[in-house]
Amino acid sequence: MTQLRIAEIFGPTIQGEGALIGEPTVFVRTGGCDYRCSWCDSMHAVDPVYRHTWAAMDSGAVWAEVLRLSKRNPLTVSLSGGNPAIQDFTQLIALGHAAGYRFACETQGSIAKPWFGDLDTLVLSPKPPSSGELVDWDAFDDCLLKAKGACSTVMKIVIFDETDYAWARMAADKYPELPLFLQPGNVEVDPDVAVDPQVLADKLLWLVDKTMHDRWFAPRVLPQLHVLLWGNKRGV
Ligand SMILES: C[S@@+](CC[C@H](N)C(=O)[O-])C[C@H]1O[C@@H](n2cnc3c(N)ncnc32)[C@H](O)[C@@H]1O
Ligand SMILES: Nc1nc2[nH]cc(C(=O)O)c2c(=O)[nH]1
Ligand code: SF4
Ligand SMILES: [Mg+2]
Repeated sequence: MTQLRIAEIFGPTIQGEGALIGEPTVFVRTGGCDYRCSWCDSMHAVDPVYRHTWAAMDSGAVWAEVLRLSKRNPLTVSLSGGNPAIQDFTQLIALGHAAGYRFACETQGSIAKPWFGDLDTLVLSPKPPSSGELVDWDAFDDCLLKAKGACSTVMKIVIFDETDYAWARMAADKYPELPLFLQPGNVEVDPDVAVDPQVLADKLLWLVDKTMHDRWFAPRVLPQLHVLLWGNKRGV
């Protein structure tokens, strides 16, 4: 069985972001990422200082944990991270599909994998300038190719400021065929610090006002629902 490096497996909870918002979901969060976004809300699955908390599990063990958490009731499994595209999910997806589960994957689009075509939903989240990362659009296009015709692919962009907003408009123009979701960036990602709901609401309002003012009707603008409900608490 394929070995996987897992930071956490949790749920069922609701998907808090993007195209599948509100959908009952078990999250499989992998350890390790090729990016270091300045505002990453999941550094415990990115920074190697947390490596000792990541578990080596084979696909069968991950699948057993998904079955336990869901009590064998099929639902959506979201592969997130870190960057899950570093690892091989072919076996886990096959095990889950055979039992009627669906699979989504959240990745920045920097590494393409053949198993993207086995997913039900691929969420590509290219990073805007505020992240400090530079998008490799050739790699991004390769991700699209791997998924093409096989699974539904959407784009989700996090926006912190005016520069990110202008960048998102450029990315949207580049991929007019991709359903687009925008979410405001969360400036407070420390799990020990309470989020201020008013700050989250103000950021969302700013983004809604901007898109409406510009008559930019292509994207859906959504909050991070799980952050509204639980702040930066882990495992929800
Ligand atoms: C933690 S990432 C893991 C998956 C993958 N590495 C990626 O970035 O797409 C999951 C999602 O959370 C988003 N995200 C991370 N930090 C955030 C923050 N501070 N505010 C809003 N969204 C954030 C990412 O952009 C991505 O869409
Ligand atoms: N409820 C909930 N929804 C989410 N959507 C994307 C998440 C992620 O960190 O990948 C996430 C998460 O960690 N929890
Ligand atoms: S790509 Fe995703 S997991 Fe990696 S640092 Fe950026 S937001 Fe965090
Ligand atoms: Mg998150």
